Amino acid sequence: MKPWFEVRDLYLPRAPHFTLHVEHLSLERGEVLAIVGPNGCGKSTLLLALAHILKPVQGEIRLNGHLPANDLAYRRQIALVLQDALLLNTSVWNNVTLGLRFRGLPRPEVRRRAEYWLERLGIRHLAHWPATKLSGGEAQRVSLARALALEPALLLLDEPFAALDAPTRERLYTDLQAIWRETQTTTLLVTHDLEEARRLGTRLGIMLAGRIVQMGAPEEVLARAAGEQVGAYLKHSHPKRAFNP
Ligand SMILES: Nc1ncnc2c1ncn2[C@@H]1O[C@H](COP(=O)(O)OP(=O)(O)OP(=O)(O)O)[C@@H](O)[C@H]1O
Repeated sequence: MKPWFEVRDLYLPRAPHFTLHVEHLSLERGEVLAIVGPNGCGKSTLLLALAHILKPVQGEIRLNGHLPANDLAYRRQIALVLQDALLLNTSVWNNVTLGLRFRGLPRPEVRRRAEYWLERLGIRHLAHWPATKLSGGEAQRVSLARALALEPALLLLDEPFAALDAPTRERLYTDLQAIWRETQTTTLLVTHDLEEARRLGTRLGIMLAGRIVQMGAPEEVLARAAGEQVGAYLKHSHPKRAFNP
């Protein structure tokens, strides 16, 4: 069986002393891979490269065993949610439906998906509200509804909870976990929060200095750091729970 999503030998120099290098990364369908690492290790660069917003100088990306026919075909299968919801200055409804309309989906299908995802994320009552007048939590729910309505082959999440207060974040964790169970949306989440990564990921990856240096079942990674640098990072980020879960 071919992996649902696979990356090989991806190189992307970004700063004089920073190069992203992913030797191999693969995700099975429905998997939630959480990648965690310190500031500046390249988490955002990784997602921007996988979203084809930044162009790697080298590397191969396959979806369901195939090289995408072209950039547009690839991008249309990917959805990206960032820490800043980046909503357009129009209604919530327009924010959620615009991408679907761009893709030329029939109007009833656009409506069905938008209604479904607004309802599913508990924001249907905000459909006609200006997106610029939302709270942080509501805005992130709109951003997620917009991404999920695209029914992406791969959902990329870059610190989507980082700007939210703890109760808002908890509610979103719970809703997203239910959505993942129902839809089996293959997801790559990057975060600097080890506890978040451990809770949400079906698999956990550790990124240091532009490379994914360890990957595995969350509890296994936390129990057995691959080398001193990973050990030091885990200890620093989660002094108690990482080693005594
Ligand atoms: N717009 C940019 N132009 C040039 N270099 C950048 C830019 N953004 C980030 N970098 C550099 O790329 C490297 C990786 O940064 P990146 O933002 O991907 O890391 P990160 O793990 O997401 O960090 P953080 O957790 O702080 O967001 C760093 O050396 C950073 O200085």
